[in-house]
Amino acid sequence: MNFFDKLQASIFQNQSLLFVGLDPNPELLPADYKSEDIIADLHNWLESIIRETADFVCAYKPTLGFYEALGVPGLELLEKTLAAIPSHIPIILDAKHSDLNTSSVFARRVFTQLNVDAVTLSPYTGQDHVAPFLVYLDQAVFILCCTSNAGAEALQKYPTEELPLYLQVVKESRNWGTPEQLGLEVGTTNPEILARIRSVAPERLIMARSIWAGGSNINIKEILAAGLNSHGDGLLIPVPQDMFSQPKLADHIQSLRAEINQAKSEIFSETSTCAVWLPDVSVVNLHPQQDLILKLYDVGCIMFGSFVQASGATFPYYIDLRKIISNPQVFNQVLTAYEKILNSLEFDRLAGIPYGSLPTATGLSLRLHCPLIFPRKEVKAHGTRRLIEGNFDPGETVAVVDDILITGKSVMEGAEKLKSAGLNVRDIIVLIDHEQGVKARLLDHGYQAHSVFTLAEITETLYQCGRINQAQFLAFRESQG
Ligand SMILES: O=c1ccn([C@@H]2O[C@H](COP(=O)(O)O)[C@@H](O)[C@H]2O)c(=O)[nH]1
Repeated sequence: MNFFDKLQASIFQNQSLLFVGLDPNPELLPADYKSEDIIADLHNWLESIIRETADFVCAYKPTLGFYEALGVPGLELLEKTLAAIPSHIPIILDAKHSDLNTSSVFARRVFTQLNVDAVTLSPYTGQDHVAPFLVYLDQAVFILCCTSNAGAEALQKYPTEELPLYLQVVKESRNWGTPEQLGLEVGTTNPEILARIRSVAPERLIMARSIWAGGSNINIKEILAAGLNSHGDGLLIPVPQDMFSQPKLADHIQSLRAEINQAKSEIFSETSTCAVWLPDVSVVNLHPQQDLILKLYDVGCIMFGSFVQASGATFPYYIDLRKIISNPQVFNQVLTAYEKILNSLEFDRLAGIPYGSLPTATGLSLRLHCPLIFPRKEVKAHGTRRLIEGNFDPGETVAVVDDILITGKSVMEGAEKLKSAGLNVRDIIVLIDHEQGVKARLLDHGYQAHSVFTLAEITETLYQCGRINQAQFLAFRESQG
């Protein structure tokens, strides 16, 4: 089971968003655990924390630095502590690792030897640093966005109030990994910061930190209202550190859990009855390809504005899928989406429509081990003067891969060239269908078109997730007539 599913199962089983920091900090060791052997004392203390909390929390978060500070016995203590955590509860190792040249070996150490489910990382070295962790598909990373210490403000709030560095980290890291594999670590006592991050990353898991640093001023309901996603989850809440030194830990955690769950249900009953304007799109029915849609938008493949199309018509959007080749992670996801459709079809060869779809068709040909051909856009006046590039035998069936269907003209021209060479063409597979009857027109010509998603689904998802505003959403709707 991957990290995300394991966490969801754990949240559901214990009805809790709480996570526990498992830190062998000698300074916080309660007096009744102290003896001559500090490692044994810390071990007993941490084990009792796990015992007391395992039914009321959704995750554990040991901090690597506290274990390392105890030397070799500390690292042994880490392994023992990890072993004491029930296997169904996910473990997030707080390592804030950020070294580029050791990221691969560190990822291997934490994910294959320590077997933790997730690790915290610092963002400053960018995607190159995060990528070696994300090759472990069942494990996840949390990217540090901001911390609550005053000394960090000069950096994290730089350069402008509109786009401080911490929000830029959120925006940038959306392109590094899927919401299932990449969450955000947000240390703050300020609900406004949490709300700004949530609005930029509605789909991400947020691990809140330091929320209790404000002492009695903390309003947990405000924190929850700012950080929860539209489903009422997506937010992990830390158990306050001082609770671990108190007797009757289980009782304290249970009442904190009850307080959070109560606040959660109040927030949701209030928002569902108050008279606020809500977009007439469902926030519950998320599109199954939501993550891919958001990524395509974030890497600049989907643009809103006024664009003249090849037909001369002006549309309130432009789709440029040629950009995906520069982002291997998104490109991979695009290929997977096409692959799912192709797996249900029968064909002997793939054909790409030049030029935009050729990289995609090539990727699919390699993935499916299926030979590729393509009809030329223009026939050369020299050399072989071939109309179709690549080898084929007349009578074979070809599945045609294209990027987007607007009028269907370009894909139909390509298909006709293939047919004129004696090939059979029935299925056309595209990423995006502009709708407006194009599939029916293609069917009239004998082609069955299949698409991963429609433009209407894309715009609805982008609107629900806060990527486009109401004016952009409505402009698209009006253009659809
Ligand atoms: O937003 C857009 C619109 C069109 N394209 C390119 O056009 C063809 C599809 O247009 P048809 O009218 O169906 O022939 C598509 O293959 C793209 O190359 C685009 O990229 N973005």
